[in-house]
Amino acid sequence: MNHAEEANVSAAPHVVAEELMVTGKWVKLEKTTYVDWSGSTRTWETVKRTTRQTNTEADGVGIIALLKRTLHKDCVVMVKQFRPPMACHTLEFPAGLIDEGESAEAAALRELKEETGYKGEVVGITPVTCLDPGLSNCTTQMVMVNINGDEGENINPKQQLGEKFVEVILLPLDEFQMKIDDLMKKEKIVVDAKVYIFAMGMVQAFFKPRELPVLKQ
Ligand SMILES: Nc1nc(=O)[nH]c2c1ncn2[C@H]1C[C@H](O)[C@@H](COP(=O)(O)OP(=O)(O)O)O1
Repeated sequence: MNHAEEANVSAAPHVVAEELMVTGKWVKLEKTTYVDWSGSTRTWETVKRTTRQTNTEADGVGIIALLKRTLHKDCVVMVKQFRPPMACHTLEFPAGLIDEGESAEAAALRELKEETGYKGEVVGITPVTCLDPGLSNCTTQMVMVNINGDEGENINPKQQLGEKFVEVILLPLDEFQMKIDDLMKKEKIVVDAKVYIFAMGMVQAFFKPRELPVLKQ
């Protein structure tokens, strides 16, 4: 390692202490003490979930589920639910926390079944991704799932919700952004950022596949 590399290592920002400020059943607030890029020691207010499992890196999973049926357009399976922190309904991909000892893939299929009633098959998964890193250490893995909508148990899917109330909304993949915009015009609903970015990506893929997504001068 040369001098420049050594200097870089010692200046690499890092956390030196985490002090619990207050805790609830589901989340806690910590004071994070860290050394910044200039070598100064500073603090940050950090929110963490209390439910993170010991052997999993991600707190939860989000599920991008594509419902495939004969004679229908492919649809993305979405959920609308009242979210107390937002004080309104949101439009999200189905999602949930990973249980102890559960893989992200198994959690995705379980949560999809619980929230929507559909039985799916995992076709892809993201690495562990952060959700709101300026506020919290919360992480998720997005799991891509195909659903054979012609299969018996997927023709009349039955949710297994317990105390939750979740409305399932099917949106055609090739009109995804437009249908979301229509929903937002009709009612007060906030769309999850991951969903809207995915919608914008679909527009790019369907209608402008050869155009680079950059502003042209
Ligand atoms: N921050 C939370 N506050 C609560 O009062 N309750 C919470 C919080 N986070 C999760 N939960 C509860 C709600 C459910 O009963 C369980 C499991 O939620 P899950 O379905 O896994 O995930 P969501 O999609 O976030 O509902 O945890």
